Amino acid sequence: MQYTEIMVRYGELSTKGKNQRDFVNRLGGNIRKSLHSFPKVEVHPKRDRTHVTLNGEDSTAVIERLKQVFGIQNFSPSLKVGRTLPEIHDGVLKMMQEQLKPGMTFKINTRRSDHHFEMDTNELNEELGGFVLDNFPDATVKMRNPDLILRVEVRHNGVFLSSETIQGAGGLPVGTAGKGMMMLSGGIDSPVASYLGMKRGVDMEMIHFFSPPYTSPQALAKAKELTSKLAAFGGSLQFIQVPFTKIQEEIKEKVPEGYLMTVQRRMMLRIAVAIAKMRGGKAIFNGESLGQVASQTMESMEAINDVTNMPILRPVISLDKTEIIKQAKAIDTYELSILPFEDCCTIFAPPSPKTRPDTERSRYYEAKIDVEGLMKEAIAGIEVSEIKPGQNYLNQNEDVFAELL
Ligand SMILES: Nc1ncnc2c1ncn2[C@@H]1O[C@H](COP(=O)(O)OP(=O)(O)OP(=O)(O)O)[C@@H](O)[C@H]1O
Repeated sequence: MQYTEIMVRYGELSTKGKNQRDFVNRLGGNIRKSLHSFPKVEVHPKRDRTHVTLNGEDSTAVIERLKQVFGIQNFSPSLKVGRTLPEIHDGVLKMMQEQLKPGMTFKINTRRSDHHFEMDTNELNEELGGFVLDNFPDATVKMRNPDLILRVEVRHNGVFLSSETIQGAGGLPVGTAGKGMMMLSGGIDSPVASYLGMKRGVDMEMIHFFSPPYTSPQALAKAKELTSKLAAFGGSLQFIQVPFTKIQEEIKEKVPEGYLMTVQRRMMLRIAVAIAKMRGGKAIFNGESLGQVASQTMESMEAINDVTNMPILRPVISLDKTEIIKQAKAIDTYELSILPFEDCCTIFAPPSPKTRPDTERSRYYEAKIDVEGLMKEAIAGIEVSEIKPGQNYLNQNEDVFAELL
């Protein structure tokens, strides 16, 4: 069915008191961004709801996009008809033909914001209920818990009919919690952590460390494509790629094997914090889950955290791997994450890293490399790009390889 308007309702927004206006405006902006490929759509944010006018754009496609926008509690696609009874009848018939299945119970629920309308709510309820019964003889009216509620809203500019309430993504509009930097690998966990952070309103920027020639162009393309999947939840995302080869080579040469990983992670974190400070980020996010691998013990976190007092937030810290995988499938990052392109950490991972590294020793070994010089060089080499939903990076690379063959 081709609807004309979508009525968007908020969840936690209503509890935010004086910040409410900012939240509503931010959500309106995010809805506009996520619907940018539907040029005729108009978004009208109001205090209690946002109205999305479709102007002929495909309602099914718009509904799919809206399901991904954080800050929306639920929404109802509606059909706008004229204010005469024949026009209302025509719309009610269309809606019911689609929604009312044989033997279903229903009720009409009318609201008037225009009190000059010729009939009051009771009269309209009765009139339209009778009209439905005349046209669908095996339907029955039920006041409590009917199978279908047809909402009829009489406004100055028309009458709006709706019968479905579609669940939104919940959470808070992206951007309302400020900016955070996500340490994005090519694995399963960090994309899920990004999603969860964004769900709480964080305007996330992706930081990815790569180490050519030890890591392939596909590994970088995979991280970008994961970012593109995540961009569906925020409109677009900044992707910051950091060259890490030289740092890893230096560490490999100067640091004993048991501390390779800890020192690498300290350097990654130092650089992420420096980038956050340059770009107004307030916290670092990562995909660590307690006890999952050697680097994810509390001792290891302590030894790595030692380089900064900026908050390090770990949205998946207490999730089991199976829970993370379930979430990764739901946000469509799982299939990409399991592609076998090596991450820079895997390649330089020692066979037996220390599971309980000591902070003093980490500092001692780290002092063997030129921390400041190496950081400066890596930061000078960063590249930043804006990634939008639906952009394809892996396929492009395949084309390049196909041409080379
Ligand atoms: N190349 C990288 N660039 C940016 N961040 C990284 C990189 N490699 C690892 N990280 C960060 O460190 C965290 C822990 O990485 P590790 O490889 O130990 O764990 P993991 O459980 O495999 O996580 P993931 O599934 O996210 O890769 C990652 O979740 C990510 O936040």
